[in-house]
Amino acid sequence: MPTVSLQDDFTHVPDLPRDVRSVLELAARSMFQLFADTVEGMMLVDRQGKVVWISEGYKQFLPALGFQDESEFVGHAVEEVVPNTLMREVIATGRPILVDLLTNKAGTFLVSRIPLRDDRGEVIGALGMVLMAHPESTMQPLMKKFARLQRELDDARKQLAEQRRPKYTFASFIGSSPQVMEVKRQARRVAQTDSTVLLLGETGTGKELLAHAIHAASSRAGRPFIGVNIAAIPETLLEAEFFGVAPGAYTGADRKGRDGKFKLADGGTLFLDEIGDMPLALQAKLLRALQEQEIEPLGSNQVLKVDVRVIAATSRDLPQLVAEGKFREDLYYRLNVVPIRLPSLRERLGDLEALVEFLGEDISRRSGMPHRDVAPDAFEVLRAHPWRGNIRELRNVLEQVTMLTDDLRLEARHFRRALATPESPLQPPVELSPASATAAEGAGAPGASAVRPLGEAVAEVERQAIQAALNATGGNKQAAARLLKISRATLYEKLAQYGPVPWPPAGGR
Ligand SMILES: Nc1ncnc2c1ncn2[C@@H]1O[C@H](COP(=O)(O)OP(=O)(O)OP(=O)(O)O)[C@@H](O)[C@H]1O
Repeated sequence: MPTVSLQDDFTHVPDLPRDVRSVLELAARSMFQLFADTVEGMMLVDRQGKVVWISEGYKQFLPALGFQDESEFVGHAVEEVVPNTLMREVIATGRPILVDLLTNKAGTFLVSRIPLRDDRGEVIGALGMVLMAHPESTMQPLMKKFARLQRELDDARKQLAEQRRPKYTFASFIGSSPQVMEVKRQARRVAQTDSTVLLLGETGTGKELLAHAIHAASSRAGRPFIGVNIAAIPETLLEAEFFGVAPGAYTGADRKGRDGKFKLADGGTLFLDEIGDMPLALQAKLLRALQEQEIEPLGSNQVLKVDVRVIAATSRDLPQLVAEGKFREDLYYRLNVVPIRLPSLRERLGDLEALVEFLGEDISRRSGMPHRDVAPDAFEVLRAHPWRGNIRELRNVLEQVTMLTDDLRLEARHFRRALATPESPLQPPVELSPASATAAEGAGAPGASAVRPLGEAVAEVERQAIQAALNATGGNKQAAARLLKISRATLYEKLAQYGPVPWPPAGGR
């Protein structure tokens, strides 16, 4: 096989002309030939818009256009013989129409129109090509696919906009007690500003709902509302989640880079839930982002300007965390510009009826089950309950009671069952008098079957307490651990030890 040395060039190839002009002419001729051979038909039109030539292939369209012979077609004004053509526009503007659909009495055609110029660049005519006849049938699978993808894109865009639209307004925050009216007044006022807001209150008091409402009432309502639950994200991922990742900083899924929540919330509101769980190491970066409105994506040395209003929330005692050195004091002051404390349900029992009415309606609408009335004696039971999980717990209890009975009127007895906790047990506690304890020792003694090994009994009580805490917090383990006054790690240990405690509870307790 002959080898080509590096010294070889191709100038000696006999067939290729050596001057550029001739090469270009050759290229133009070859391309013309290629088009003439591959397209369905071609026509040339002069500067006046008169057809001067048609290719052999084009002749196939003449009968459909109403002509028997080429002579009836060539020599005539193009729009007289080809209805709806845009050839004259191409001549007038000098701009090509590279791909277009032309429809007339002969059918639909995929066409291309190119202006022809002389040596001085003047338009002297146009070349028209029929690339494909009846593309509606040939290209249908492609068009269908395109239409489907377009529809999917539109749906995804709508869904995203829906997710980012504020879900709640102040009207969704149910309650007219003086405490709630004061919270709404403060929130409405702060909505008009760009200040950082700190929402304080027990779990389930409506902090997230209020954050949505503040956003919806602010000038940022048309921009995204982005929420981050800090406690729910592993510490190692938080920085990337907040500030994003620069392209090429990592391999794998993050190779192309990723926007962080600050960037996603640009122009809108960023809701930082459980801010008290923010790791110390990240607090300095968050402070900088809040103060400078600048972020630095991971693996990048560029700072990005952002315009974000932050609403933070916590159920923890931030001053206490500051005192313990777990929360930076400067960040606390930066967040605490406008603190709003949400009252617990215990502090606003006057709203109980309105809340029960609203939540009951919502539950029946979502579940498709009939709406239930709540009897006055049931409200007495509800008022006496400690509601450590607040509105979330109230919702869960109502849902559970609704699922467990077909009665259209919910009575005190229905709620007593659902609200039984280790502290207010279903069964009155057995009094451990020395006499009964001794009696129970004998095998077969009355009550002996109720006696269980202490470890087993303690485990059962723990399990119940965990279940109650999960019920109260809507399954939120972080919040449940806090209610139980144990660490999250201990809660996970106990869950592993006792087996998973079902959430949502199947069939009630
Ligand atoms: N005032 C209210 N009116 C109607 N629904 C409410 C009200 N407050 C809370 N809810 C409902 O209670 C549930 C818990 O509310 P939300 O998540 O806003 O509480 P949270 O204080 O942010 O809780 P956590 O601290 O556990 O995150 C939600 O379903 C919410 O819609």
